[in-house]
Amino acid sequence: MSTHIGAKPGEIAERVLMPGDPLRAKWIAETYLEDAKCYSTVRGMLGFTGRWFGTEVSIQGSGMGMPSASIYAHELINDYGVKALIRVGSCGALSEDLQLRDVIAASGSSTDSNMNRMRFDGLIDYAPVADFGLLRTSVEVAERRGIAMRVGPILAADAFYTDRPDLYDTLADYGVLAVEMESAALYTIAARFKARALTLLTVSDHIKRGEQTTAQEREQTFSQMVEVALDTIIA
Ligand SMILES: O=P(O)(O)O[C@H]1O[C@H](CO)[C@@H](O)[C@H]1O
Ligand SMILES: O=c1cc[nH]c(=O)[nH]1
Repeated sequence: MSTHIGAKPGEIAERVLMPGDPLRAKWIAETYLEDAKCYSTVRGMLGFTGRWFGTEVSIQGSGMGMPSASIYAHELINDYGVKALIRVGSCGALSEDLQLRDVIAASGSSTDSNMNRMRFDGLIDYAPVADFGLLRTSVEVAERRGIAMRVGPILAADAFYTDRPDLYDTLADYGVLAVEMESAALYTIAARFKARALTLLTVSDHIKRGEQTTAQEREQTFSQMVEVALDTIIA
């Protein structure tokens, strides 16, 4: 057991998908994995291990926001030897030309979080980026599956409800595709501890147009993203 994950040594695969929502983790495990077994229910943050085309893969919920996701990424890598992590999340689109359910691969992640300012004493604006190998593989997988995945930068925000929507407009002007709440921390922690990480997202809502998917859809229907992630993590 680590502090926040109840798995025994060897129960978590070296390849992990990380949705924020633990019930999306359950849905992914039950829908896609062969012989899926739940290894942790600590704090309701469910984790499962099974096989995808014969290769062991784990699915671990990470919660909402960078403090929570950082805990799971840190413990998966340092306590369980995880080598590759793909976040499979929902996001709000900032770019006008994105539609609900579009899939995004986040090449880089800007953030308003203070976590990296603390890490670098406020002296460096560290640029959290995806592992290039995972990113390239995900693009190839999406092409093979006929999924029109967008690749580009996103924002990892501390707050879901912002008082500064004007900043979202500015970020969109600079090519930032969407906002979510974990990717910058995931990329930073993976870099620090020599693991590989990628964030794949499905557009669950459009910030400018006010369009939304339901909670049930966010939990159980983002299958294109999950299939790209599973094929990528075993490649
Ligand atoms: O759907 P998940 O993976 O939780 O991701 C997004 O959804 C949550 C907010 O609704 C945040 O965690 C955000 O990053
Ligand atoms: O973090 C998130 C996730 C989905 N939609 C948003 O607006 N923000």
